[in-house]
Amino acid sequence: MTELLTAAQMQAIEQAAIASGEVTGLELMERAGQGVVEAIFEEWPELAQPVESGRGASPSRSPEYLGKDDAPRRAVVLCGPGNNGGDGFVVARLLKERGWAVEVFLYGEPEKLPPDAKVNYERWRESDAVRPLCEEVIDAGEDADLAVDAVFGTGLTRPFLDHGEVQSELNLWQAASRRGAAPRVVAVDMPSGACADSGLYLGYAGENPFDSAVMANFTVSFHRAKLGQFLSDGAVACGKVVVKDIGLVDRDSPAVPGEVVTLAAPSAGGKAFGHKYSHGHALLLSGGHGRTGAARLAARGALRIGAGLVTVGSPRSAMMENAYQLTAIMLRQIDGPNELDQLLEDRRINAVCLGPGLGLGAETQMLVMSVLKQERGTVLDADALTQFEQNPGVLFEALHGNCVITPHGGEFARLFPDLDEKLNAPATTGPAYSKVDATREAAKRAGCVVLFKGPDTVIAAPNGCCSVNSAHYQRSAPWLATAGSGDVLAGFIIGLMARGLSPMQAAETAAYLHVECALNFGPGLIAEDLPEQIPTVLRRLDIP
Ligand SMILES: NC(=O)C1=CN([C@@H]2O[C@H](COP(=O)(O)OP(=O)(O)OC[C@H]3O[C@@H](n4cnc5c(N)ncnc54)[C@H](OP(=O)(O)O)[C@@H]3O)[C@@H](O)[C@H]2O)[C@@H](O)CC1
Ligand SMILES: Nc1ncnc2c1ncn2[C@@H]1O[C@H](COP(=O)(O)OP(=O)(O)O)[C@@H](O)[C@H]1O
Ligand SMILES: [K+]
Repeated sequence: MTELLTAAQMQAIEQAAIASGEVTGLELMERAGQGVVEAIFEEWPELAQPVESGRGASPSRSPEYLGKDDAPRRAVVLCGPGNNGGDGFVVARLLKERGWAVEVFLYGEPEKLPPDAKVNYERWRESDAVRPLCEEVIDAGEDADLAVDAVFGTGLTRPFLDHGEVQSELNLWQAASRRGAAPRVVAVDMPSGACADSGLYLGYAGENPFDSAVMANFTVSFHRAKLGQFLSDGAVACGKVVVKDIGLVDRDSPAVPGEVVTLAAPSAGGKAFGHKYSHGHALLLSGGHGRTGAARLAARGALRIGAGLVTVGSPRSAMMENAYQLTAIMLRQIDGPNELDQLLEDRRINAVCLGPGLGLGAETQMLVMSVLKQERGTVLDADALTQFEQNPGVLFEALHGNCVITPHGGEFARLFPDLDEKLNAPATTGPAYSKVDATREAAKRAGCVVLFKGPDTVIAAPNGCCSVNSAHYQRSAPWLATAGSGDVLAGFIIGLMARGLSPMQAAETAAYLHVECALNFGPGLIAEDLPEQIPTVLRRLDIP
């Protein structure tokens, strides 16, 4: 797991280090600039070589040495009015020391720079010019190898929209540079304009935020990754995130309201001992005739992930349809809440999932209420959530600590319309309300674990524990957005809860493995393929 920080958390860590006398702000800025330069050459080692006449790197030359026919590498550095800009001046100086030709542009007034950034501005000005940020950047960048975006980092408080043409040019460069046709774009801490807490571009309403926003080929962050690099548009805009150590240490701070982590591979959850009943018995309720696939997908997920026994409970109308297609999974006829209550007298059925394909109507509501009063491990998804659109309070009252609800964006909006409105209102001030904030509030209100789906799946418990399961960067798996994949996820969660994992552990482990299954299969995936990847994924992760 990797801890993700908000801007306030990062500032608290920095302030505590400076206050303790261990380090000065200026030293931290120097290390940050060094970290960026180091990361650039690690990412693109060819940039460490000078350009021979006619351009094109010469692989065997010392980077410090320029022959008479060599042209220097070129960079444009865009600095902003805060310490992010200060980092930019350090980067400009360090590149110049390596023989680069560097042009620096400043957004803001030099007299207003904060003290450490001012020192680095003055150092640069001793020998070189700083031009105000303007469209000249576009000409200057035409011939450059690198563009450094150091306009705003964690301190963005307002929209940054008044240089749309420059921003969209950087965006075009990052796309074209993948074909070697333009300067590569590296962002310092955050692509400018995107909020470091929420990943939202401030001030963009309803349009594509990337039309005129800075997008980077990669982003260099300091000490720890920031939440906004893994949420919403930020996770797309960063390109890739490299975290550089600048000698800070974590410390508890009253300003830090509970950590958020990105999920890593689970290390536990093995099925080492016991007979099938010691691995639990999961029950999944099927919809009626013609609506049974979703429950079977979930059931297959539950069985593959290791529940000892899995039963599909089906209404009479769908018994034949289910019976034709189930083998290792058992089938029981359940018509209505009374029969469900009777079946649940078997205490060995320790986990129940309902919602996928269940349909909407009074009976769904009664089934949900019937299961919830049993206080057994419960996963509610899809129709079991939508059913409560008109009266979410009734659901929240019945939910208990042994439940997980798994809304996608639409279902989240139905249950938590006010939180959805806050999340989707155009963000105009930073730090903006984030998917982490919304999911945490939702979990508190619902009184159970909420798994809010998406490429940035956020999982929160009522006590504030929170994690992000990111399907971005090296875990990007857009083909997971396929019909029925959410049903399989619900099945993974209920299977793990049947095996005794806590709701939070089950939701986190299932979400992680779900993306691993998609990565293992690759493009062309359909939901049926997901449970079949579990054996390979578990073997690879060394989970028995
Ligand atoms: N923390 C650490 O440990 C370390 C941090 N480091 C670096 O510092 C960065 C954070 O620096 P920072 O706090 O100065 O914030 P930054 O992003 O430069 O901007 C703030 C300034 O911009 C202004 N402003 C905001 N929005 C605006 C807008 N739209 N248009 C115009 N102005 C706007 C805002 O004005 P205000 O809101 O106060 O009026 C303020 O003046 C961080 O990302 C990292 O790169 C490293 O050096 C090493 C260790
Ligand atoms: N772009 C994406 N990259 C990775 N995973 C995604 C992406 N979009 C959606 N997902 C995941 O796909 C699943 C879709 O679930 P859901 O919306 O409930 O679909 P369905 O109802 O068809 O099963 C969720 O687990 C979600 O996190
Ligand atoms: K930046």
